[in-house]
Amino acid sequence: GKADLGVLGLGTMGAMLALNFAEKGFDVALFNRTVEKAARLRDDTPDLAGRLHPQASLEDFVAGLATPRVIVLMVNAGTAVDDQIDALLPMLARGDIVIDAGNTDFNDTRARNARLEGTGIHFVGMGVSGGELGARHGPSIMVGGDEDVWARLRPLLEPISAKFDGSPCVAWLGTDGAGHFVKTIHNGIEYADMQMIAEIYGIMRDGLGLAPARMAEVFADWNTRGLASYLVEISAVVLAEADPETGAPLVDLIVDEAGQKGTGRWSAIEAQKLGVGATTLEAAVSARIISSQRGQRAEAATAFGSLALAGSDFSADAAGIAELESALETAKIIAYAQGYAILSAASAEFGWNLPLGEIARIWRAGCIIRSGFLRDIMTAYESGGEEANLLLNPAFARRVETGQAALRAVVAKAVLAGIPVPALSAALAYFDDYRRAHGTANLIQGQRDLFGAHTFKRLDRDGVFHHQWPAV
Ligand SMILES: O=C(O)[C@H](O)[C@@H](O)[C@H](O)[C@H](O)COP(=O)(O)O
Repeated sequence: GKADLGVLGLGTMGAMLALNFAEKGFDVALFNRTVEKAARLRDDTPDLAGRLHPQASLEDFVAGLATPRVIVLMVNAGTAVDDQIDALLPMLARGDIVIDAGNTDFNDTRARNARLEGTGIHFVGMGVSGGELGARHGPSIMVGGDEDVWARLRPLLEPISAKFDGSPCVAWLGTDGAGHFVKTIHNGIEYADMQMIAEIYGIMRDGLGLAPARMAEVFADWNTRGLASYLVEISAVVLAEADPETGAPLVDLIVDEAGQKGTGRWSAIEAQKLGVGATTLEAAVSARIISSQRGQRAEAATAFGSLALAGSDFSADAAGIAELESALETAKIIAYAQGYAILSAASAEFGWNLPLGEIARIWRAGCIIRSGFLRDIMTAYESGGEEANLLLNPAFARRVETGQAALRAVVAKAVLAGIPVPALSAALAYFDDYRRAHGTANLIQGQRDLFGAHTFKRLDRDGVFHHQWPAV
């Protein structure tokens, strides 16, 4: 018989998704540039082999699919996707669906959607989150494209997706690039969350001199309250892990240079294009960039010495650790508020009408930022919260109001001790800037008008003004 769907591209994520589909009872055609990889995947999973159908050519792959066809592309973002679309198109028919399930720039997805407009072939941009294990056992899935294909995809995607309270963490989020955009912002928030956790780790290591095992205990304990999340959970696991050879804490042997594949950077760029201040996401991207300049950092450490070891006002007693917990939780609320502000702005800009509560729901399980905290965001939107920013939502406003003192104290102590906290301080500065009714941009307007006649508005009368400033 013909396969229910095809998976093209059997790297880690593609292979795991294919096994997930097969495990849920679907017959899956497999194709990969290195053809043998498809057969190997079947041979390596005897219990699912009956549902895995490796194909030796793209023609066989397409011919082996039930029509109308559903093809999941899991190839590297960029030209590889266009190459596959070009190769497939001549073999496809009206009604067929091509899904790009990679970490793709939504601008490319919109362009591909436009390109296939009118061909009768549906192009879907699908964000898949959860890493290797998520893809294998249940990722969070963010679908964008023609709404009418959602009805056909749902019976395929719901069974493979993560489940929260029994409900599948997959949803159609909007037309064209909506799915990939939401995934990009998921990753931007992921970056900010990871960076803030790393900054707290830096305070505990350099400010308090705590050992990784002790820090693991702290994170494990925090994972039982408001900070309960996959990222806090795995931070405890990473910190507790010993190097099998030396027995030393593995984390202390890992080179402190963070990689990045682009989604974080895209999220910051899109935020700026949309006119949304996403300072914690930006800080996280820049911190990765600076971390990758290890050689220069070593030079600068020699040139400037490092203050951190000069002692700090942090304390490792219960109150001190609780202060760090509250600071991280408060900064996290601010970072997620920024992420959601980007989603709101994009929803308006691209006419997607993004279901913001639903997004929090499908992020509750399967994805990298899954956390108890998302329940509160879901509630905020599902109880009709129309606020322009989550910080204006009464429930979150109260939490930030309560926690800001701890965040302020932690940032202040870190700054005085010379311990870098770019994302935590960005969160605090954003909060103070966002809640300041009368800011300082009036001076900037004066400067701009003086050097460029850019004009300004006045508080006391309507219109725009250009002032004759004294010659400088
Ligand atoms: O949601 C996910 O499953 C992850 O975010 C996944 O997409 C991937 O691990 C990141 O893209 C890594 O990104 P960096 O290499 O940029 O950290």
